[in-house]
Amino acid sequence: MASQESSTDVEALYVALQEKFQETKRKPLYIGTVPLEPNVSKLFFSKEGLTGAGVVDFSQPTEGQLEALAAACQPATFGLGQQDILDESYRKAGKMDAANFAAQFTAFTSGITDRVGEFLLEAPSTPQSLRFELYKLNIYGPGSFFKAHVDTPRSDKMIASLVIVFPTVHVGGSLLLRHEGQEWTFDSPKLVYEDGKPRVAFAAFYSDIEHEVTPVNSGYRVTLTYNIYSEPAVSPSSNISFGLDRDAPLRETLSALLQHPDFLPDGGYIGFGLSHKYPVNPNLQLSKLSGNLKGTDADIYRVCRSLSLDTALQVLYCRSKQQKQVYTLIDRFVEYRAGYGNIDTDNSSITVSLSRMSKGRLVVHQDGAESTEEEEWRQEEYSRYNPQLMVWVGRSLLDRRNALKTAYVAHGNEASLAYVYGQLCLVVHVAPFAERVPKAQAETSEMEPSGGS
Ligand SMILES: O=C(O)CCC(=O)C(=O)O
Ligand SMILES: [Fe+2]
Repeated sequence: MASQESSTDVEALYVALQEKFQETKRKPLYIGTVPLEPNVSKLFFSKEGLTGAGVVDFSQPTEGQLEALAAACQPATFGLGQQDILDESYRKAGKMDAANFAAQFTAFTSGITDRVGEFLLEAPSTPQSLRFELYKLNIYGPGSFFKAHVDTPRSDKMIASLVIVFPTVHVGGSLLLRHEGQEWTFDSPKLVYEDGKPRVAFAAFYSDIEHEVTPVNSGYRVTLTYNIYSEPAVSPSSNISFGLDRDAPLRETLSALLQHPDFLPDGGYIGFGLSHKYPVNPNLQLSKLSGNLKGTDADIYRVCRSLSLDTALQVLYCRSKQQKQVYTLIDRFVEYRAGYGNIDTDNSSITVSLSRMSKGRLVVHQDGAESTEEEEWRQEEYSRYNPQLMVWVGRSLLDRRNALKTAYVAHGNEASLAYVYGQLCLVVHVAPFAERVPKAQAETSEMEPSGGS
C-alpha cells in the first residue's frame, strides 16, 4: 500500500500548492493619504478657450470656488473600445484637460508617486521603471457618479491608474474596487478630513481592476487622475527590495511537489491561471510581457524562475468549455484559418492540427476527477498523439479573461462555423522525475566524500 500512501501525499502537496497560491495573492490596490500643506493648496484653472484664471484653495475651499471650477469643466466622457463616449446614465461628472489647470499640489512633489512606485515595484517579475502621466481633473458635484468600469489602457505599457482626491466636504462619492470576488472601498470623503486637517487621499490600482464611483449626494469631489506606465528598467538597482522573503511559502511548496516521485513522474506541465488581465492581441510578444506581469502574476513568475524552472507565458488553445479535452500549448498567439490540416467538428482534432502547424505541445488536463465515458473514449482516441499531462493552479482553465477567440470553418457532416480560444497563461515545464531529482541528489552525494571543504 506504499504507493497509495505516497499518492495521497502528492495529492496533499498539490492541494497545499493551490492554497499557497491563493494565500500569497497580493492586494491589487494601494490606498493612502498625505497632509495638504497650505503653501501648495491652490489650484488655478481657466475655461477652455477663455483667458481669465480662477482659483480653488483646498485649505479652505468655498462653495463659490467649487461652483466656478465645475462651470469651467466639460461633461466627462469615458473610453469604450477606441471611442470616447458621452453617456450621463453611465458617467456623470465634469472634466478638465491637463492643459487648462495647474495644481500646486502634485503626486510627484508630495511623495505619492514614490509610495505608489514602492507598491507597484515591490516585487516585479523583472526590473521595471514607472512613468506617471497626469491625465485629467474631474469634478463630481451633487448627482455625479461613474458606474462600474475598467480603465481603458492608453497603451500596452499602461499598467495602473492613480486617483488623488482633494479635501472638500462632500457626502457619497466613494470609490469601490473589485477583483476576483473581493471588494474594497476607498472612502475618500472620510479620508480627506481623517484627523480634522485637510489631507489628499489617493488610490492606485492595476488597470484591470473593476471600479466605480458611488453617487455624490452633496458637495463637490475634485480629483486628479494619472496613468501609470511600466517599462524595463535601465538600471536594475532602481528597484526597491524590502528584504522580506515573501516568496518563501509558495517556493517551498512548489519545490516539495517537484521532489515527489508521484508528481508528473513522466514529466509534463504546470499551468497557472493569471489573476490580471493583459492586452492580448495576435501580435503580442509573450517574452516581453513576462517582464510586465502585474502583482500576483509577477510573484508566480519570479518564484518559478528562482527554482530554475523552465517558465514562460504560453497560449493554451482549446475548442470548447469541456474540461477533459486535448489542448495545445503554443509559445505565441497564432493565426488560424480554415483549411489547415484535416479539421472536422470534433472537439479536439482542431487542437491536434493546431499543434502540428504551429509546433505546439498537446496536453491533457489532469484534475484527479473521474472521467466520464465520453471523456475516456476521447483520451483513448488521442493517446496515439502522446499528449503530455498538465496540472493546473489558480483561476479556472476555462477562464476567458486573457483569451482571443477565433472563428474557423469546421468540416463535419456539414461545414459550420466554430471557435477556438487561445488563452494566455503561465506555464512551467516539468522534467520527468528521473531527470529532476537525481540531479539534485547527485550534487549532494558528490559533495559528501570530500568531507566538507
Ligand atoms: O474618481 C475616482 O475615484 C475614479 C475615477 C475613475 O474611475 C476614472 O476616472 O476612470
Ligand atoms: Fe476609472
